Amino acid sequence: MKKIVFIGAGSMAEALMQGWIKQKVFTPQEIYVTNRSDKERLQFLHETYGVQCLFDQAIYQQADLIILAMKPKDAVAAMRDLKPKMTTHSAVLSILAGIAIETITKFLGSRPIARVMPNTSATIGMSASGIAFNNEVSAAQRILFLQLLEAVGSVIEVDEDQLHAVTALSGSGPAYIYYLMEAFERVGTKVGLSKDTVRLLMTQTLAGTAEMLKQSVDEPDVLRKKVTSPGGTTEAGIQALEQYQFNEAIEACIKEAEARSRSLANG
Ligand SMILES: NC(=O)C1=CN([C@@H]2O[C@H](COP(=O)(O)OP(=O)(O)OC[C@H]3O[C@@H](n4cnc5c(N)ncnc54)[C@H](O)[C@@H]3O)[C@@H](O)[C@H]2O)C=CC1
Ligand SMILES: O=C(O)[C@@H]1CCC=N1
Repeated sequence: MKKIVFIGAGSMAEALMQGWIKQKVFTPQEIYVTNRSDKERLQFLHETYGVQCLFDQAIYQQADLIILAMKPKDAVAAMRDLKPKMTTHSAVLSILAGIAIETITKFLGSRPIARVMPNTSATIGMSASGIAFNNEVSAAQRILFLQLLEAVGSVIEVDEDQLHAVTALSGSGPAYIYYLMEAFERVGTKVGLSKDTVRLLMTQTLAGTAEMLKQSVDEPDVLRKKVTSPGGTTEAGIQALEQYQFNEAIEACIKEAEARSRSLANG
């Protein structure tokens, strides 16, 4: 794949292009980016990453891969605008939350389409992505798509319908963890530590815990019990979480996000 065009120049497009350039999957010269109207944003991406932002319409005809990276609510207008500019050979990679392959096919015609749900940690090669393909994707193209996502983290193939759940968990997931960190920092300072100290302690705790889960054969509840001394501090903390309905809050969080992903499909 030698010419790729991002339609949409927001935070997720930036995360992917940054990751791909860093991992040398594409050179900045091979990446073209456009948006609706924010020329300053395009100028920023050009100056920061060297990607192509002012380009001839003929590029659409030559594109090997077109990436749909606008907000779901803008997708129909963007696809209507895009269709007359495209040739049949371009494959499409969509990162749109909620929008079905069937809808993309309706607007862009039958062609190889991969629907991906990455997350912003693609910036540092640590995305956790879910992917689903349509039947037009050949075996060789499937491998190429998987390699693209592997270059910016890990990727797992799922049924298209499961992408709603992937979106609710790992697509939105970084925001939940940042929100958690905001709370740790706020409360950490109330119990006598500086914000910087809390950041250091808790980023390492998150990284260590994730690594333990990856390396250990034990289930999370077993690992949790190893931390929890009878009558100790962890027990007191977890009791407070239960009192404030931690499990109910997480269940509501994921279910609401999953339902929103489904509703985005309807505009
Ligand atoms: N931000 C995230 O963490 C993730 C976002 N996504 C998905 O990625 C997509 C983009 O999200 P963000 O980057 O956060 O959005 P954003 O709001 O930061 O960027 C959207 C971009 O699309 C452009 N755009 C809108 N209409 C357009 C049109 N008709 N033609 C060309 N460009 C147009 C805007 O100018 C802007 O550059 C969404 O569909 C979202 O569901 C997926 C995974 C994670
Ligand atoms: O909030 C959203 O809708 C997008 C999809 C996953 C992360 N951000």
